[in-house]
Amino acid sequence: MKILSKEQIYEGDRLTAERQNVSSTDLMERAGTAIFNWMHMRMQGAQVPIHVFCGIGNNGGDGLVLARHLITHGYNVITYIVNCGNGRSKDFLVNYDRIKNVTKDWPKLLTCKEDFPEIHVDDIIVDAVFGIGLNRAVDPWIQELFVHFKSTGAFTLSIDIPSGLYTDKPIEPESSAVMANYTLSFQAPKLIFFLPETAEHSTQWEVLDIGIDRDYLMSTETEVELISKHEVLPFYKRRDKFSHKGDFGHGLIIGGSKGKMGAVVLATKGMLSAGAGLATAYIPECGYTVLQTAVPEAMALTDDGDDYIEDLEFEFEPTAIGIGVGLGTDPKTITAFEHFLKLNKAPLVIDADALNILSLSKKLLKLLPEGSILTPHPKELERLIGQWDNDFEKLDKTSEFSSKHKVSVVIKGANTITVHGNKKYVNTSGNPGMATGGAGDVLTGVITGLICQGYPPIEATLFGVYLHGRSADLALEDYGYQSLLASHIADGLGEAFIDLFKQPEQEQQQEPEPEKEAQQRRKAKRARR
Ligand SMILES: NC(=O)C1=CN([C@@H]2O[C@H](COP(=O)(O)OP(=O)(O)OC[C@H]3O[C@@H](n4cnc5c(N)ncnc54)[C@H](O)[C@@H]3O)[C@@H](O)[C@H]2O)[C@@H](O)CC1
Ligand SMILES: Nc1ncnc2c1ncn2[C@@H]1O[C@H](COP(=O)(O)OP(=O)(O)O)[C@@H](O)[C@H]1O
Ligand SMILES: [K+]
Repeated sequence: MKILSKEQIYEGDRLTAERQNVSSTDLMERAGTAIFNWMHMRMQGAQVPIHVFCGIGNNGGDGLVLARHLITHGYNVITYIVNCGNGRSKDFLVNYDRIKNVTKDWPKLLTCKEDFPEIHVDDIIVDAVFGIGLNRAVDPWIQELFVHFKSTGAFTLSIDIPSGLYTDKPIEPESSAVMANYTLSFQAPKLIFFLPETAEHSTQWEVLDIGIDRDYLMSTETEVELISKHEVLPFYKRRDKFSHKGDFGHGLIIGGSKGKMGAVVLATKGMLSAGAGLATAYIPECGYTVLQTAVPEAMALTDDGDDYIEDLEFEFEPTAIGIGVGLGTDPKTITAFEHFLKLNKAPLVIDADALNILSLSKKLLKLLPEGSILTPHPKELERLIGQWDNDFEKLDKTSEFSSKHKVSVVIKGANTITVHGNKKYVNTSGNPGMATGGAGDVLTGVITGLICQGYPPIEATLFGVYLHGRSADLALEDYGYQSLLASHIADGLGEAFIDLFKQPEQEQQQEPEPEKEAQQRRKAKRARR
């Protein structure tokens, strides 16, 4: 699913009005009505007080449309205008007039803290103060209003985005934005729903279709895309009845040092579970028995070094190589790694200590084959690209790094983001159960295993990140967040593949709720027994 920039959203609104021969007021009517329908379906006329806070732009206009429909359907509505300036938008004014036709209780004007209404914890707050048009710091008294929302404990529904957040830059230090319980976003989710610094403002969200021109949505290239089953399914390569292991590549995992051999075991399992035809692990001597015992399906090649890799020489041509897991950063290993990079021709997935070595010796970046995949967690990323002040700067710097070195960078974490030049792909699968040692090692193996089978590296990466997270989501059913282990993710990869072909995803995207989903699956499982 495409994540449009603010400018693209405005252009979509404009083109839709033009191509469908409707006015911007009609579009606002659609937007407000979509929100109303969403609420009406859930509330069924319940007389809970609904406080609708409207700004003076089009987001506020949406709020006024909603309030009008709520009033005409008999809901208990109190409407407020947060008087934040003089620039009332044309469609706001149209709807300001329209609401006066349906109620004698005109919207209350709020101009300062003393005007804040009392709100009971069981009431509902609708936040239609600012949408994507926020373009300067919010006045302190309005920030206090946002704090007031939160302090009431009432359910807060934000329209389009939680007010006070920008779509493309961080908010001013120390300033407040609305903490929404739920956000109803028009046409496409916003990038800020997925970034660590802003995601908590909109943990639950849903996209509402307001009929933006299909052709425009289809043909517009966006910098950011959301990756879920729908996007990765077309990547899937079917297996031919007469295929043999030679068709699916021979992958190599290079890594391990004394005390860190498990990382290679996990990556090798991940690689095999992703479908590599053959797997070899290149490890220091001390890992031989470990590897052969833990992964009997894999072959083992040992280095001359006993406790860590010192030479890094082998005599076959792997289809793809995953390098770095448990590798260590001994000077001899670093020299061996440099030597390896000079000779290597295979596509690379680079993780953990291989990333740390690249950070220590940046000149080695020149030796990476074009299209290499780097899979840092945030700390490893910082070592590579330096510090950043906020999530947007982090993404910009990573894009720059990716373009400069012609590599793709997988920023791991909740909502892993793969940066490929200027493109950013936000993954939707995965859960906090994955915050466990070794989960990243499995991912290295999975991506390497997919490249082995002929997936172009960027597809292998998006597909691999999705499957890895999905496997962990499905494994929650049996392990919950706390007991989920990295090896469960490797073991569950098959279920993630099978799941690709299960029930189609819902049209309207929402952040997955793995725990809830796991509960439903448990219920279904019990029923089958
Ligand atoms: N065709 C349309 O115009 C549609 C617009 N939609 C709504 O329109 C929103 C965008 O509307 P707008 O562009 O009018 O902007 P917003 O309503 O998001 O808010 C910004 C308004 O407040 C002013 N403003 C910005 N920062 C401020 C600040 N810090 N303090 C005080 N005032 C500030 C701006 O000048 C503008 O008038 C979307 O988020 C969505 O909710 C929807 O109705 C869909 C259709
Ligand atoms: N809270 C979370 N939600 C979703 N995925 C997570 C979360 N925490 C970690 N992960 C995923 O788990 C993996 C952890 O990788 P990494 O930090 O390299 O761990 P390790 O080095 O122990 O293998 C990554 O794929 C990351 O995206
Ligand atoms: K809002």
